[in-house]
Amino acid sequence: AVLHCTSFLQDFSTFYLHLDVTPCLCVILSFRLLTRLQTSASTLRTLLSNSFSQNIPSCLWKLGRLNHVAIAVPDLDKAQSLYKDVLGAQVSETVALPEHGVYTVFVELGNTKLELLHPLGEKSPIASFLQKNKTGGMHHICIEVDDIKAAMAELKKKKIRILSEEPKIGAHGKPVIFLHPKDCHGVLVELEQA
Ligand SMILES: C[C@@H](C(=O)O)C(=O)SCCNC(=O)CCNC(=O)[C@H](O)C(C)(C)COP(=O)(O)OP(=O)(O)OC[C@H]1O[C@@H](n2cnc3c(N)ncnc32)[C@H](O)[C@@H]1OP(=O)(O)O
Repeated sequence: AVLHCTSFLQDFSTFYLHLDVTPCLCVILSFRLLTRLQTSASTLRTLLSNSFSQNIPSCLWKLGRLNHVAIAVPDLDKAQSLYKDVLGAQVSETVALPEHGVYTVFVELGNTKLELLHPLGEKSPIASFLQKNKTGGMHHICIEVDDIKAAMAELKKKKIRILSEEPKIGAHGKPVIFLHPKDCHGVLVELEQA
């Protein structure tokens, strides 16, 4: 393309010389033409790269909004009362989820929620957490994804440990998985199918 442009410019200059235009004017006109050619080449490059990036998805799944932050608490009634009576938030009833080994209470915050967690049963993951954190503490964050199966496939490839073979049905009746805190900078991460 460069060779074509160069020879075209040479022909173009010769043409102007034949017309008896001064060499100086000829150089100016050639320079203008070259600038135009460069501009259209860069515009073309931008257009091509835009259309490619629209057609090829960088990722087959997308991370969405923060669904909730979960807090493990040793006394669910006291924690419920703090958010409802002291802080004035809208607070749900207590719901037992035996398949997860937890009692849950949701605190509505408008842009997201808090999930208060208390152990249910002897094998509850919250029981071992509370043994190490006697007064309670932040247990996990939950982020929505648009395709949990695609997320699992990609995260497995990237060696992020997923804490169950298959998604479980979470507190909102939707499939969820948990990612190992040691692979997520010390934070247990739950992904929920939006
Ligand atoms: C209803 C549902 C929903 O919202 O939809 C729920 O919430 S269910 C919520 C409850 N379900 C879950 O949590 C399911 C996923 N969780 C799990 O599989 C487990 O709890 C693990 C996260 C793998 C931890 O297992 P386990 O307590 O047996 O192991 P461990 O005590 O030896 O912990 C291994 C290391 O991870 C750290 N570790 C443990 N739990 C952690 C947590 N929540 N956040 C950050 N780090 C944590 C420990 O300090 C330890 O680090 P060091 O070695 O440095 O001391």
